[in-house]
Amino acid sequence: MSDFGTDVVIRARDLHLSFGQTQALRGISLDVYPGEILAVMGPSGSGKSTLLHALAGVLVPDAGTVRIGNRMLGELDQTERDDLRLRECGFVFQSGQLLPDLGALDNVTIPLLLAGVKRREALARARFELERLDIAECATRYPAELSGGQAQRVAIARALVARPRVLFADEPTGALDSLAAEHTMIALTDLARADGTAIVLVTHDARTAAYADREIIVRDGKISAGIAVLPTSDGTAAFTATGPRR
Ligand SMILES: Nc1ncnc2c1ncn2[C@@H]1O[C@H](COP(=O)(O)OP(=O)(O)OP(=O)(O)O)[C@@H](O)[C@H]1O
Repeated sequence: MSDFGTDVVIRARDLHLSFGQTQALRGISLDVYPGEILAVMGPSGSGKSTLLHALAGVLVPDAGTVRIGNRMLGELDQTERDDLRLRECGFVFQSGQLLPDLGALDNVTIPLLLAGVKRREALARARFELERLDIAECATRYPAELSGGQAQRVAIARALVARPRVLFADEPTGALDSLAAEHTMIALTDLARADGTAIVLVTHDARTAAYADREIIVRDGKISAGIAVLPTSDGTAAFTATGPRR
């Protein structure tokens, strides 16, 4: 049974994370709501990817909390975190994420096979996903035989095939020309909206961020602009861009 109700998909509070002397996150709080697309923008090195990895439980913060659904990541061991990520999260990166020795269809089956779905059913669902993305003809091609845009669609199919609650996309259009980038964003956002999947979208590109419902700017490991947490109806709104609302 799902842990998710109408509550937030992800709630992060006061995240701090350092790599040695580098303070990559310096007190970030934010909520991600069901079905929304949240763009995370900001200069190079500001902490965007680190934030994404902390929200997904890939990196463990030095301080602060992350909740995905009803599960506090800090209370889970590594195996439990991996399992939660597999069930509830999808990932799309800039490029190079497909397994080169597997055809497109087999790449898309991976999350399902890892989740214990039988191979025959996994193949059927993966085929359906490629059809949804208009690349059924690519099923038997290897990643090296795909264009950049096709490869990114296969990656999106793989990220969405298990119907995650949240999809983390780190510069998903960064390696594409502008037309392929536009087609990729349309495909990604149409399907995520159809499935009710929230997207956390890290990007430098304003045209890519324009597909989002909400935008925050990260600078020096803090949120410097944008609304990180929406006010609640009972007036207990917690955080604006600049910190706790008093
Ligand atoms: N594994 C790591 N080891 C050491 N330092 C790291 C590591 N990952 C990130 N950093 C540092 O943490 C800071 C934030 O990096 P991060 O990759 O989160 O920024 P970013 O905003 O995503 O940058 P970009 O837009 O260039 O991808 C930077 O100073 C970076 O050099």
